[in-house]
Amino acid sequence: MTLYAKRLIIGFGSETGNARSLAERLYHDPEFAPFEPSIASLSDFGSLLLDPDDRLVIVSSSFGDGEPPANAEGFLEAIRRLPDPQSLQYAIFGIGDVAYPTFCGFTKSLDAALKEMGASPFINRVDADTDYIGFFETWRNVLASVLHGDSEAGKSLDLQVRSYGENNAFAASIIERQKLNGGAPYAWHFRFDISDSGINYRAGDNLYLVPENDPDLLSRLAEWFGERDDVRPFATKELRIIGKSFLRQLARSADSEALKELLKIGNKKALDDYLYGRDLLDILQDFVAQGSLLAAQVADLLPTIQPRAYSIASDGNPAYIDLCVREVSYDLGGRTRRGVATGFLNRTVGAVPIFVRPNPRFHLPTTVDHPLIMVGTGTGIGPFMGLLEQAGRCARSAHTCLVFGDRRRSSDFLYEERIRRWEKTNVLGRVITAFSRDSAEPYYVQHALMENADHVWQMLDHGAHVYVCGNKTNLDRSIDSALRDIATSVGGLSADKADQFLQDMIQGQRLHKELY
Ligand SMILES: Cc1cc2nc3c(=O)[nH]c(=O)nc-3n(C[C@H](O)[C@H](O)[C@H](O)COP(=O)(O)O)c2cc1C
Repeated sequence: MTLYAKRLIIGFGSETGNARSLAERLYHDPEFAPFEPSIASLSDFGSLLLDPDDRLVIVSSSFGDGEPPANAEGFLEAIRRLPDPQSLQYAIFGIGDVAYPTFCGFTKSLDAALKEMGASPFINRVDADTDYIGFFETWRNVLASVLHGDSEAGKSLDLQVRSYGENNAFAASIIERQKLNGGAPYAWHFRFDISDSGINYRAGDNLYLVPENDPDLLSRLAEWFGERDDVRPFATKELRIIGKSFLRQLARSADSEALKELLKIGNKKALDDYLYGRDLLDILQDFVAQGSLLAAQVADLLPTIQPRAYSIASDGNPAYIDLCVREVSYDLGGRTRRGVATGFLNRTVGAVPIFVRPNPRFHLPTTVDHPLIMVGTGTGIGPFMGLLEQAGRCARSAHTCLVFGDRRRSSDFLYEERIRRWEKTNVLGRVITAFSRDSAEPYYVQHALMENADHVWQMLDHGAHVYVCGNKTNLDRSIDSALRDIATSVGGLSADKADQFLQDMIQGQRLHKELY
């Protein structure tokens, strides 16, 4: 066997230890033992002596504005001092966080600087996100192949999470749009095409959608300002989520005593009630004299339209992302209003600007032997479609239970077919439903949990993780108190012990809530 490298030199740049522990995994990996690995932080490379047959592997995070971690400072200068940088062969595994504008900024600029000096990468650079283990394992295998003689193995590797964000969203086409229930307000299943985007996500993560404003609202605003055809000033502005600081400035500019009064601290509830369901046009009509302000003046006070967050309903598929979305539509003040994002989703035929953010609080536990209890109401079932897909792939040994609530079984059992299939294949051990309008008395998920208290307690007692997704007002307290009641009534705990049991679940990160 021809060994491609003489020695493996591992350098790490790490602030909080993630990159360091990956570097140490390589260092201790028996497969690399023949290459006499050495390991050091990148700032200890002051007097680097490399043989042309050595291979330099860099594992590093990035900080701040594309800055190196503290223990990687000075590394580039050390490379510049090398007598023959052209003979340097290197591989970079970068870790970062797409939430930062300079995602993997340090490792990207390091790669560019090394290339500029004439050094060559023997494996394409990796830009990994916070969820880097999958990339690391693939990359480690490629590294092993290259070091054992397959010099081409690293040249086709493409492990680069692209960092999309609010100002740089990915234009995703809608490839599926399917009504999931039989009556308004409708719930929809959307599938977005993300192939070739490089977006890397997993079940439990969130998708952000950057919507466009409703053209009808824009033209009404233009009309109100007497600028019949000019919808531009408000096109990219936030017209629905109206903040106090905007209202204060508007009250001042328009000299509106009524708005100033409503903004007083003592009127907080009245203000919240007023704003509920209203938009910029309502506020102008109610508090501003027509002709007293220019459209551009008001638009300047408004922030840019806010991205809307959704729980992803699929499991890391590189080709698509699914969402389960409830349409928002209501009449108020003689106008039919649609949700900013749901209205946009339902009328758009083109691409939808999206980006993804990791949501580790709602990921499945890393071990497969915890029972899982998933409680979802309405479109709160969405993330469980992704998590159950993942659970189905993991050969889990523990029991999984889904508790789903909505209005009527006949029209509102979202994703019933898939859920039944998972039940048949034992991905789901038990499905419990609560259809609130099918019985004389309202019956909700917390009642269903109580009715199945023995089963639920058995799972809790075996270390179950509980996931809750749906409406905050309906679910937050009621699920906590159902769990507490089960702990007392079936688990035999005193009230204090039951409180402690719940606190332990929260502190042990076994109670995961995604409420909106
Ligand atoms: C204060 C702070 C600033 C960060 N800045 C960036 C950044 O600019 N770009 C990036 O990609 N990641 C950034 N990150 C994410 C880190 O690179 C990421 O958490 C990485 O896993 C840390 O690895 P380490 O433990 O090896 O340092 C930042 C994290 C923190 C806490």
